[in-house]
Amino acid sequence: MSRTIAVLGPGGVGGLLAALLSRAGHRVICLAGEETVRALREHGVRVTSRQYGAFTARVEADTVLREPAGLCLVSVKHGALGTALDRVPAPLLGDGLVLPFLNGVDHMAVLRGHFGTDRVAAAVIRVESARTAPGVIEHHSPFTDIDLAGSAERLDPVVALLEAAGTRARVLPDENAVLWGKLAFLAPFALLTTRYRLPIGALRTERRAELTALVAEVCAVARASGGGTGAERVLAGYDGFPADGKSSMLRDAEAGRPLELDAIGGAVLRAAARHGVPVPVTERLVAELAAG
Ligand SMILES: NC(=O)C1=CN([C@@H]2O[C@H](COP(=O)(O)OP(=O)(O)OC[C@H]3O[C@@H](n4cnc5c(N)ncnc54)[C@H](OP(=O)(O)O)[C@@H]3O)[C@@H](O)[C@H]2O)C=CC1
Ligand SMILES: CC(C)(CO)C(=O)C(=O)O
Repeated sequence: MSRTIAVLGPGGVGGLLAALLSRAGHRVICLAGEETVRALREHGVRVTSRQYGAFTARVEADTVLREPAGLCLVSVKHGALGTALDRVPAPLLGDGLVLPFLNGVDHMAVLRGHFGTDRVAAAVIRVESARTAPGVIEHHSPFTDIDLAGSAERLDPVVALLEAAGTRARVLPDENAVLWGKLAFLAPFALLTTRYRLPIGALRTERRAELTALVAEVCAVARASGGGTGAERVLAGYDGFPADGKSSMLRDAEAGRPLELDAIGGAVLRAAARHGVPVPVTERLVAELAAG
């Protein structure tokens, strides 16, 4: 069934999902600043992908949501979340479901403050995708995997819609398991690839001992937070990742954009302090990255 889907922040993640959903027959309204709105209206979303090939998808675009949408995907960076939410008046969304794809955990409270607790379901995406210009997306990973947290009854139709658009998607019952499962994988990957300006292939061989120590710390924090996977599984995930894979944090650093350091490293440090988990490697890396 065709749905109206709003995408707040049509960048690496949001632009790819907008294009896939539009290609699958849904009405997609991208919400962004004026320059990106102009580009999207002019040429749609242009995707080059290792998984889906090259294609262009027409989407609608606006600076603010002006009509109800059944689904609202949120895919801005943490630093932009507060102002970006002005583009989605909560009453207009009505019964619509909000799915945030931001890395980290702290955005959930911000979104629930804006939309109400029940409207927002935790979601994570495993993908490597970058916006190289407004409406131009380079999707590097040969996979696009999504986990949603909540009841199967409510989320199975969303899984069906995402799978019909070409992603892999599943529902898990526990929100902490979903959010911390992703953060346990992401945080060491992001902090170390960015600190040493290396793709994952070089990092996992040249910096193995530091990677292993950091994964052990972050997995301990994730476990204490009620989610997360074992360290061996995380390391195996890095070993299976395409060698030229980069984190979105490394891409931000390379482009001179602000890093999501507080949302990723800061979230691990705060949870570690709450649960009394020692995290000396994480502390050092966050301090080194903050120092620039
Ligand atoms: N990139 C990746 O591979 C992955 C990223 N993530 C997470 O997903 C989230 C998004 O990352 P990513 O897609 O890389 O980010 P990008 O920087 O590629 O995209 C962010 C988008 O948000 C838009 N934007 C910025 N400010 C506003 C605003 N005020 N209102 C509306 N739109 C706005 C940008 O517009 P404009 O186009 O005009 O710049 C851009 O389209 C992050 O939390 C990241 O950690 C998770 C998994 C993988
Ligand atoms: C590590 C990766 C590429 C995995 O999805 C990611 O989520 C990110 O860098 O934001």
